[in-house]
Amino acid sequence: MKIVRADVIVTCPGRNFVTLKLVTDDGVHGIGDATLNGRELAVASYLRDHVCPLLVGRDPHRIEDIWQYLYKGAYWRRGPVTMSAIAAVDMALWDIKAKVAGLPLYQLLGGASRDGVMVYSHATGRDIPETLDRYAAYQEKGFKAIRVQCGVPGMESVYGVSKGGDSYEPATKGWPEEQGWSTEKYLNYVPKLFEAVRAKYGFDGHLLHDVHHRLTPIEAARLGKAVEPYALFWMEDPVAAENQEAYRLIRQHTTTPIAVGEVFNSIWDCKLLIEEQLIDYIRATLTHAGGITHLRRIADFAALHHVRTGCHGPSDLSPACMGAALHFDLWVPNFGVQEYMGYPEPALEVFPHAWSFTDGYMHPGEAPGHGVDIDEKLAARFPYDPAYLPVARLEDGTLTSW
Ligand SMILES: O=C(O)C(=O)C[C@H](O)[C@H](O)CO
Repeated sequence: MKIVRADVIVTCPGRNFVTLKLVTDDGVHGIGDATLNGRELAVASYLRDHVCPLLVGRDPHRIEDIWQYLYKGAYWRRGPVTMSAIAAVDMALWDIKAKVAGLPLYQLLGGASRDGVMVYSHATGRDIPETLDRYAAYQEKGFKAIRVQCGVPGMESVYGVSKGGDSYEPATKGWPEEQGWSTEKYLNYVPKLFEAVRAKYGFDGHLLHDVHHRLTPIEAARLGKAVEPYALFWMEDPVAAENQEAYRLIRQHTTTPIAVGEVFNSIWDCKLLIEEQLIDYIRATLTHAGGITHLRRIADFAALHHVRTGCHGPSDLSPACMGAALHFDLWVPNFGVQEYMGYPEPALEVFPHAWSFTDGYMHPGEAPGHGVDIDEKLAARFPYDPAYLPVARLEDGTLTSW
């Protein structure tokens, strides 16, 4: 069997997605997600100009060899652009292998370890009462795990909170939007949100929160300690984690579980965090961390250290990533939770999918492969539309992490 075509499809059915489609001489095809929010065309070019020509003629069954060839063969290792491109190839190859076997992908990984994949979604509001209403709405939909974010008095915009009350969409057309940030206002206010959720809805549901890389280690330690009475499932990305050692300080002060890693792209980004058990959940996901082949390696390593998976699953990763991630989640022994933000309707039409949602749990479906395809004709009706993530500045104008 040989790969005869490798095409890159860029489409914007509500948001930009980059998809790699590989076709074999037997007429079997597989797709992989290569979307890197705000830098989509860099990955599209990496694939089109440097990877696709190397794939034609290769045996699609040699997934590991192709992975090593693209990783070691590039000489320039790691980084989100390279690793997203490799991930797309890897996802498409696993899709092909499973289709050829006539099996849903999770069967090739080792079979189901559970009946369904617990997913969490986002309850966000401009203030605490609005967030509480949204929380109730997600509970009614069946969600067992809900992330909460809300506006902070005195701050015009806060990460995770939409301006119009619709679902949150951080990327904006044109130049990146500039937002303000005050750690003091946030830290003084946000514990009240968790207190209100627990007071109104009790402790049955899993409660999550994303700090989105905004604090220093000592500030994160203070937050983790302050919210211990509300038993969070996790406090996500409290500190930007380039410096993994920084998490030692947070860990010394709080038992609030920590999730990190949505911006990670290789096992080397989380090696120390996992080895020293400085985190509880690893957030790396298929598209940005080298696909199934590499994420499986990260998850196995994490399992040795009592760290569970909590894959990033925002709407800026395509349904192809979501479909493949659900297969991964159904199999991975040390599964924690999967993020599922949902998609705009046109995106769900461009990417026909086999997954289902029932009472807080998703299932990838039994279709051979990862169960997600692309309708290329429909995709062509939604051309690329540049959009960028915001940047954040402190009250005195200093640029800080968004
Ligand atoms: O899903 C999350 O936890 C996020 O933090 C979403 C990110 O801001 C988003 O994926 C950036 O593109």
